Amino acid sequence: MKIVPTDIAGCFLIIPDIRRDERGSFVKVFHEDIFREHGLATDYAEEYYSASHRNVVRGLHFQTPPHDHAKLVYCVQGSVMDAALDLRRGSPTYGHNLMLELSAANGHMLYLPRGLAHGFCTPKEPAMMVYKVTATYAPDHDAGLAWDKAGIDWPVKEPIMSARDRQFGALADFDTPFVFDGGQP
Ligand SMILES: Cc1cn([C@H]2C[C@H](O)[C@@H](COP(=O)(O)OP(=O)(O)O[C@H]3O[C@@H](C)C(=O)[C@@H](O)[C@H]3O)O2)c(=O)[nH]c1=O
Repeated sequence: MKIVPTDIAGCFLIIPDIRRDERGSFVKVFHEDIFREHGLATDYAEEYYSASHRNVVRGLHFQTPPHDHAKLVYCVQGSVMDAALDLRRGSPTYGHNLMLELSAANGHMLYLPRGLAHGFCTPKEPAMMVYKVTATYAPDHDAGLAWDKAGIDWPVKEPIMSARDRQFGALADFDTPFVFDGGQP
């Protein structure tokens, strides 16, 4: 697998080797030694997946300290446009976002360190997304920001969303609890 830095410190695009044969394909999504070599977290506490219809937005989500976590995300069916937003006070890219396509076809994965918000949309087709996170779900620390008030150029306009995601506030009004630590996992 290739671990490619993004414009946001500590956030990496991971491009796995896709081994194809007459039966289909084989993809390795986690390798402890390679992750450790690149300074990525290896201590995942939970793993889950979601299935989304076309024209859905989920996010922007994060857990606040002390339950903040690093997150590895990838798409195993369909495709998404995936977004990460830097919320770390003192980060050279605070408030910046990136968006990239994660799909079952390209196998690309995104690694988000603690202090980034995450979301995605499904402009083209339904999708299944898989997550590994380094801290367990803490409902009282499960937080978010408004998908459309964070400067992200989404390729959907009137998406299907949860009621919870619709009531989150704007990035401009957010008093962040995250502090930039140089991009450690
Ligand atoms: C995230 C989460 C949710 N839940 C529950 C709460 C709720 O009843 C149901 C669906 O939760 P949500 O609406 O938050 O699901 P969803 O909007 O898909 O949440 C996910 O969004 C993307 C963008 C992420 O980055 C993920 O980490 C996660 O926050 O599942 C858990 O039990 N454990 C969990 O870890």
